[in-house]
Amino acid sequence: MSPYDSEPADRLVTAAADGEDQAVEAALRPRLLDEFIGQERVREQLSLVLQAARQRGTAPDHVLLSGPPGLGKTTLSMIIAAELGAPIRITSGPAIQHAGDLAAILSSLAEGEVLFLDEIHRMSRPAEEMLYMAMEDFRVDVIVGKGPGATAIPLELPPFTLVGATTRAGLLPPPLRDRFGFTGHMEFYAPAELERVVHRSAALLDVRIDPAAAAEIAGRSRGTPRIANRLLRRVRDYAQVRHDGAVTAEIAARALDVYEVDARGLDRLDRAVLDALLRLFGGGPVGLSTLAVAVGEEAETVEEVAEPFLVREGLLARTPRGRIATAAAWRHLGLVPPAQPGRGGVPAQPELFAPDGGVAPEA
Ligand SMILES: Nc1ncnc2c1ncn2[C@@H]1O[C@H](COP(=O)(O)OP(=O)(O)OP(=O)(O)O)[C@@H](O)[C@H]1O
Repeated sequence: MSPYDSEPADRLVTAAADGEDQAVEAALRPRLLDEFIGQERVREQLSLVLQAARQRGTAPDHVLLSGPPGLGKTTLSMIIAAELGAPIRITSGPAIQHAGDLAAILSSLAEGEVLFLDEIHRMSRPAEEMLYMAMEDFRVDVIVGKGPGATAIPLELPPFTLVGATTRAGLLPPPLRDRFGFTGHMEFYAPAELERVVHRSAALLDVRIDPAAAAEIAGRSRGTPRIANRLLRRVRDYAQVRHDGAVTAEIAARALDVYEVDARGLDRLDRAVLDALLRLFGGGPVGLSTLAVAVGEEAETVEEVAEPFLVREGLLARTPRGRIATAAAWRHLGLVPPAQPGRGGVPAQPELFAPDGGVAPEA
């Protein structure tokens, strides 16, 4: 599911998993820490936590994985269980609306089992409070009855390891965050790492691909393995239908042009936003709502779906006076930036940026 309600359902470059992703991802997931590409720091830290727990013969501390969607949090949780030789139970915050739902899951865990709780920041408050005690004391109080006659029946739990995943670590209440013994921060992948992901997936999917083609796909994958795997599947279709199935750089580039994912990973919506900003508003500053009307989208869609990646890529900046394009944006669309900065040209003054990096109020 997309983290943004405003995201178009068929977006090829979304980091959220669609139905097809879910069906094939199981086959493409690395099973052991050594097969997991990139995230060197998290991998090393996690390997120490797991090795120490194995040596002591106890369940490791609870683990929190934070980072944007599609970077491998679910995969890592499965790897943790595999490395421990433990079973894994998978659920998510939104699926646990009542404390009773959580009590049912916790009380049925086997000793040493790994419980993966995706989107942990979206759990209900009562369930969250029950989780505090379960994480710390391996115990829950099940409330029976209502009102003054309600009684708390303590229930002992077997030791287990909670692996929580969140795209919004900042939204976790501190008491919950503090109960994790280890937090791994997942970063976007470097192009060379994504190339390795593409090669690995191509081998598993039986696709012949040359190194330049893997680089072509990696460069358009927005730092995200899930997107790399999805683009690879679309390129595979193209190579099979229009050619003999083998993927060269030229075939990969042509296939992704057909799907409107450009050399930098921008899709139709991203480019429409940039195009309007540059051609209609001379590079800005322009208000979000005006920009959204110009591209025929909701302001929310522009703000939540297109802008984060454009900002990350250094193509667009959000300023108190409105959105402005950077010199890189002009170059990316093959245009020449106007000579006079500030007049539809290149933003220069750093103080124009919102201090928290968030959305600055519009002019
Ligand atoms: N380091 C990696 N090496 C190889 N493949 C990876 C790696 N990380 C992720 N993948 C692949 O990317 C896909 C998405 O990974 P995963 O489902 O673990 O992401 P996620 O962070 O849990 O996403 P979400 O938050 O949306 O659930 C999987 O198919 C997985 O095989």
